[in-house]
Amino acid sequence: MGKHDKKSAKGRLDKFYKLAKDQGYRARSAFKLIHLNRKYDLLSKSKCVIDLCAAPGGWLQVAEKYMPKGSLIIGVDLHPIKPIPHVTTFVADITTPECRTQLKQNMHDWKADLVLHDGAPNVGSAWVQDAFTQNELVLQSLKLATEFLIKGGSFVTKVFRSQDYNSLMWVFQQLFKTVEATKPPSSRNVSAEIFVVCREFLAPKHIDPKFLDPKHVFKDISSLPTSITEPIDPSSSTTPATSASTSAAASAAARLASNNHSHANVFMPEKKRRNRDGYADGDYTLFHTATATEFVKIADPVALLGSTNKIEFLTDEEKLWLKSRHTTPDILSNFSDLKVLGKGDFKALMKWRLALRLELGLDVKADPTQDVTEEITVEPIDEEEQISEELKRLNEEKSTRQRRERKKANEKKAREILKLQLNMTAPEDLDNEDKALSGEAEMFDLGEGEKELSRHGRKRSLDELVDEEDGLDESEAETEDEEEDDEVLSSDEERELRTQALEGELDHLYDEYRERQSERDAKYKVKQARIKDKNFDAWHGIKQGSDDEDDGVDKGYRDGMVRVPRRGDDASDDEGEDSEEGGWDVVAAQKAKLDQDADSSDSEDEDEIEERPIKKAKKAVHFDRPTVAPTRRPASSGLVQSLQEGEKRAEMSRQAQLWFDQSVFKGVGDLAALDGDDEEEEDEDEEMEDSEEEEDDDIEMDDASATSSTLDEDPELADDDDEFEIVPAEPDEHGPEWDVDDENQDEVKQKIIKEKGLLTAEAVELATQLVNRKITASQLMDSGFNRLSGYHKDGLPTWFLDDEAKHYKANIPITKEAINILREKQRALDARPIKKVAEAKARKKFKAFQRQEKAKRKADGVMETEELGDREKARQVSKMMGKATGKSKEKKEKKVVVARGANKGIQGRPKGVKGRYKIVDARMRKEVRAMKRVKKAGKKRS
Ligand SMILES: C[S@@+](CC[C@H](N)C(=O)[O-])C[C@H]1O[C@@H](n2cnc3c(N)ncnc32)[C@H](O)[C@@H]1O
Repeated sequence: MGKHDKKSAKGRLDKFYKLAKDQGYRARSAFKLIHLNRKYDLLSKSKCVIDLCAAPGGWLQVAEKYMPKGSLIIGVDLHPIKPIPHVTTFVADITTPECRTQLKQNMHDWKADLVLHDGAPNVGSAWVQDAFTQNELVLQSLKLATEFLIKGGSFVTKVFRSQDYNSLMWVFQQLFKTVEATKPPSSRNVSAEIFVVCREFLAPKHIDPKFLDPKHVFKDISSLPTSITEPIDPSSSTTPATSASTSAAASAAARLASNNHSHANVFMPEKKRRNRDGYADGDYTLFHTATATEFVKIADPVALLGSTNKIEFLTDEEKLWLKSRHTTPDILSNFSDLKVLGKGDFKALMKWRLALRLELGLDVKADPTQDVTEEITVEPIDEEEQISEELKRLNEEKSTRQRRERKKANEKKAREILKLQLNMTAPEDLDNEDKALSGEAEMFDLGEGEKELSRHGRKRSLDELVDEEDGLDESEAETEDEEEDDEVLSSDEERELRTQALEGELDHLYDEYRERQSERDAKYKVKQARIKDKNFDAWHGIKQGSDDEDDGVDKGYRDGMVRVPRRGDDASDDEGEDSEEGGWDVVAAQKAKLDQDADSSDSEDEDEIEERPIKKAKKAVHFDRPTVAPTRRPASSGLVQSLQEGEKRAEMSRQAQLWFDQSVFKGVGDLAALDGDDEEEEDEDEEMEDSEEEEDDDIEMDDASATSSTLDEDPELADDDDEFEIVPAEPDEHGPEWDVDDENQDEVKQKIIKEKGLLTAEAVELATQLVNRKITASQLMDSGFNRLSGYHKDGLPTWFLDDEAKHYKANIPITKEAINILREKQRALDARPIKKVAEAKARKKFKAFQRQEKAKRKADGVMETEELGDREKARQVSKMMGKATGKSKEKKEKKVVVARGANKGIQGRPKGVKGRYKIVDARMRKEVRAMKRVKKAGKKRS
């Protein structure tokens, strides 16, 4: 919203309208009550409130929000009000006895602490037909208030400034100790409405009905003065005072009476106001004419000019005036349409009138001194002036209040800024409502700060700026700002300097913020590590090194499939052509070469990108597990020794040894050769092998080979030693890494793809396009050189780069197919057993294997015993083997026989039951079950 908008009525309307919407109020008028409540603290002390004319319910919402919990809130309107929690509403016309009855019913003999009235008659229908005008409605609401208000209670009503305003105020003053008129900031200035807050209801025992009778309170047309100079006497209701002699003049006077502020309209057009009083009685036309005689002879010519459209020259005398030298063509044309005249024209007409009156002898030319005396004569203050004075007072009050509020807001702002500096609180956290109430548009206006800096030519803290703003009138501030804008813009250098200073400050704050984050957030380090990984993956041109500069991530490129250059790529280029990382020339040369290759054979290119052979990494392979694997198992290993004790030593493959060396197998026992005889075991092995291979592709394990061969027997395994060397992994806090210095980036990436496949939807998408020949490799390369790759990072603040890293990346459109491929992959991954399950299975198998080995050894011993016969030997061997395989553990099933019917009370085996059995009591079974249930439930609860 621009400055102009902010000040104009429309802007204000928009502001409160939007705020009401934001804060869930049903009408912008809600803010009027908020403002009134702020000033007079009406709601927090009230336990019972009646809102007359409450639809759609904005005031009710405010009352509900600010009144103590459990208060009685009643709303009445001609229109139904959508339900509001804790609020009672009903439909009624407040001018009817039914409304009174309903109110009584809802009040349950309570008395209201507060009666609100924001009613406005339905001006959609013809004013003339409307039985009650606004102020009559006010009187009606006052009547209800006097009936339902508690002694000392308050009454708030909306009044339209009009001729009846003073009469109303007078009535209020008779019934309440304090009566104040106020115009809340949310009430538009152009609106004639004003709010009257009457406090401390006197609750007289008897109220003269005349106080509440519109006929007595409001002056009827005949009682109104015909001249603006005539003082208003609200008590007079019968003496019509008119100086006009003719009937035409009388009707004009009546009209004047209803428009007795017209003189202000004529000479002060900027104060033109809407007619809130409707038409004067008996005068329902908009076009009015007056005769020249009326104009010349009337006591209040200004008022006549203001209420008339045309002055006519009808009588002979008037026609004679047409020939007067004073009646120029200009004057004549002015008389023909008074509504289009300006101030000057009216002055000319008044001069014409004076001249004519002098000629006619109606006026005597006064000498200049007399004129002066006349001019300074203090005329009695008329109603309009009283209202203007009242308004002036209100405006002064308002500006004082605004200043106070601004000061408060500034203090708050200072606090918020401090908070921002300390905790990086988001400016959006600031309370919207308060912002609105203080009339503040933006709480954290960096622009203002910048301007301030520019103005004073030095770097100052934001708190200082806030302090300085204190006491500065809003309009003054705005004008100054406007002027300063020009001043600032004229000095670019100065501006630049100050921008830098501000940026420096921001950078510093950001650094502090990150520091705090790192202290607070345990995951921050992990995040940073990830960012570091991303840096590693970033595009650096076609080169063999790494670049820490770029912190973006090119997922495609990370996957080794897509080399889409990323922002900041050329930052490294810019660092110099002689940079060891390549530079533009090198990149361009490489690209040209690639293009050439692509031209010769696109498919070749594709192969090159997709299936670049992975160099066998013979140097250092770091596994993502805490294993510290020795290159060779020491011969003195306790595990091996124990195996050697047996006659048939089961040796494992080297990979198997590594596998069982993991910490998870610690304490399980000795390693022994696996027996491949057991079919069941074999199946399990296969299963495990599959899952293990999937679980960790870095380690290959072949249980079958482990069971059937030894290191000595299997030459292949012996060869293995030469080509596969495991070295202790370097402790690395960031998890899986590869040796940056030694590895070729492309190879590493290819390796990752081989191991893990494509990891991002973008990579899958581009790979699919390549495979389906929708794009060629060179096109892909070309697409990498886009605007995102030409992004200079030099001199940009860290916070900006950090933020850009999140969003400033190539947007590769992704198809459904690509997403589906990834999803499938994820599903397959999810379906795999988790590592712990695989480990547990392996442990179980390992123990079983050990048991079997032991049983075998024992069986051998039994077989060698000469004392035993073959049958006995066979029995013992089978028993041992059964134990080892766990088959003997299988318990024979016990049959449960319920002791009822024929089985009730029997001793011994029930009839027809073979094998193991148990007789149970039906009742006991139920009870035992119940007890178990209770026990289980108790456990769960604890
Ligand atoms: C400006 S709105 C009131 C807005 C309300 N204070 C709010 O915040 O939502 C004026 C209301 O006065 C109601 N009204 C006018 N004459 C009435 C009457 N005689 N009895 C009851 N309600 C009346 C209209 O129906 C209209 O809903």
